[in-house]
Amino acid sequence: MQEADKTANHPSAPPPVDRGVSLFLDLDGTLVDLIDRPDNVTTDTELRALLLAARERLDGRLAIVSGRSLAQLDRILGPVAPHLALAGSHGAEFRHQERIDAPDRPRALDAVARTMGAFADRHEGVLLEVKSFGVGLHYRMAQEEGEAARALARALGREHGLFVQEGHDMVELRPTGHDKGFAIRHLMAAPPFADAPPVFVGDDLTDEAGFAMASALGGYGVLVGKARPSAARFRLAGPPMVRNWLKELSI
Ligand SMILES: O=P(O)(O)OC[C@H]1O[C@H](O[C@H]2O[C@H](CO)[C@@H](O)[C@H](O)[C@H]2O)[C@H](O)[C@@H](O)[C@@H]1O
Repeated sequence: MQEADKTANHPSAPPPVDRGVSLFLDLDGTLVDLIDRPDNVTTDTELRALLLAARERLDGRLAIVSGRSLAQLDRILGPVAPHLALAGSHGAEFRHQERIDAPDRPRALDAVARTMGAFADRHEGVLLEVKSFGVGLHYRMAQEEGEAARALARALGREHGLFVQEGHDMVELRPTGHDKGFAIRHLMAAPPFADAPPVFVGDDLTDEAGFAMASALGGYGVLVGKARPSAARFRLAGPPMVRNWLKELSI
């Protein structure tokens, strides 16, 4: 498979999923549409069935690689979650074959949550999100507060030695030392993923490390959403197209 071109406009849809690949899927903005309130995101029974069918066709080589925490993935994916390999919190925590890998939670995140929480209280429409390995401010409903939220995150990141992770209408602080590229490499090191080229599908800035890693390991990335400079090789316009692409696999 060819190396990804960072400057490409990604006009083309990916080929049908080859049954010999390892498939890594992002969640928000990829499998489900982005909405105003992160806590309201859920998955429907059709999507859950599709994920299980795809996992079956790929002999178990399907994982969710998300910025969400494992606890959030359990809530959003419901009964399907225990059957899937999960990489949560941008590659900080993993659950695979009933084994959980996670570092200690940095205590600095508690101080960050207090300061970001006070910011959210003062700015209508801004939401605080506290995760196992991250604390974020969402300004989807208060675009005018985005710059101040990002500036606060940068200052807190410097103060506490945390990584500033920007995303769609949000900014989050999380520990350093991992990303979605790390998550894919980690999963690819063991069965059933090892030796099957990785395909990673994602939409956000945090997904770029995953696209680059998929390419470096002999596979490719699929960008979801509008075209932009990206390490992904192909593009799908939105979650409904991702769903159709997955359906082809389960036929
Ligand atoms: O890696 P992902 O699974 O795509 O998670 C990335 C972030 O997704 C969530 O935020 C995004 O989705 C929200 C719900 O649709 C939306 O309101 C927000 O604007 C998006 O940025 C989630 O809340 C974050 O924790 C994830 O890091």
